[in-house]
Amino acid sequence: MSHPSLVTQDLTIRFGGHVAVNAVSCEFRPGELTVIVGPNGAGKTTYFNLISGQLPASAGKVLKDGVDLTSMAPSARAHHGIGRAFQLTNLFPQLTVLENIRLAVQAKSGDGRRLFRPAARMTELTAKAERYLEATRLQDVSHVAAATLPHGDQRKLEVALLMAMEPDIYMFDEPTAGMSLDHAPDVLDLIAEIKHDQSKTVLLVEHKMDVVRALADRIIVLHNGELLADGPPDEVMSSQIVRDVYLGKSSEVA
Ligand SMILES: Nc1ncnc2c1ncn2[C@@H]1O[C@H](COP(=O)(O)OP(=O)(O)OP(=O)(O)O)[C@@H](O)[C@H]1O
Repeated sequence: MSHPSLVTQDLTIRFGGHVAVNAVSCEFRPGELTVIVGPNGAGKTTYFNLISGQLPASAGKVLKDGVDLTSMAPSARAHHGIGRAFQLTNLFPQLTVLENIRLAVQAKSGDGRRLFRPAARMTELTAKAERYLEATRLQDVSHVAAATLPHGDQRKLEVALLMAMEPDIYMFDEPTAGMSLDHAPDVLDLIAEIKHDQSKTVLLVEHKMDVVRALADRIIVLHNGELLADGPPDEVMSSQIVRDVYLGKSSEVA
C-alpha cells in the first residue's frame, strides 16, 4: 500500500460550545477516491474547510506528505498541492475559457499572470492549456467569455483550472450540485479520469448515492462531527450503524 499523501490527526473545530468536527483522524492515499458522506450538518464541508485552510483548527493536525499544513493559509496549502474546486476565485469573467485556463497554467509555471509573453512561450503555455481544455471537453466554448458560460460548463471550467494547478489532492464538494442531468455525467467522467491517475488523491463530498456508488473506492461517514465509519463502499453502506444514522433515509443508502 502506498504512503498516505494526506493525513488528518485528531482534527477538531469548535464553534463556541459546538464541536463541528471532533478529533477526526484519517489517512488518504494516492490513486484512491474517498467519498465523505453523512447527514446534513454532519461536518463534511467543515472538515473540507479544515483541510484546505478556510477554517483554522481548534486542535489536531493536517499533514501533506509529512509536512504540517495546520497553521498555513489556503494559498500556502494550495502551493503544497491541496486543490479545492471552489478556490477558483482567480476566474476572469470577461476573458475566454481558453484565456482563463492559460492564465492558470502560467500562474502554475511561475510565469505570473500577465497576458502578454514572448511568442514561443505563449505557444507552449497555450498548448498546455489546450490539453486541459480537451480533457474537460470545453473545446466548443474555448472562445466564449467565462461569465457567459452555462452553469454546467462553468463547473467544468472550475475542474480545468484546478487541473492546471496540478494539485496532488483534489477536493470536490458536491461537484454536480445544481447541474442538469445531461451535464453531470461529463463532470463525473472527469473526476473518474483524475482518480485513474495513480498519483492523485481524490476527496469528494457527495449526497447522491448513485454518484457515490459510481466513484467511491472508499467511504468515510461523518456524524455529529465524528468519524463513524471508514471502509470499502459495500461494507460501509451495509453496516448497521450507518443505516441507523440514515434512519428515515434508508432508501438513499440501500
Ligand atoms: N462558521 C461556522 N460557525 C458556526 N457554526 C458552523 C460554522 N460552519 C459550520 N458550522 C456548524 O457546523 C456543523 C457542520 O456543518 P457542515 O456544513 O460542515 O455540515 P455538512 O455535513 O457539510 O452539511 P450539509 O450536508 O448540509 O452541507 C453544523 O452544525 C453547522 O451549523
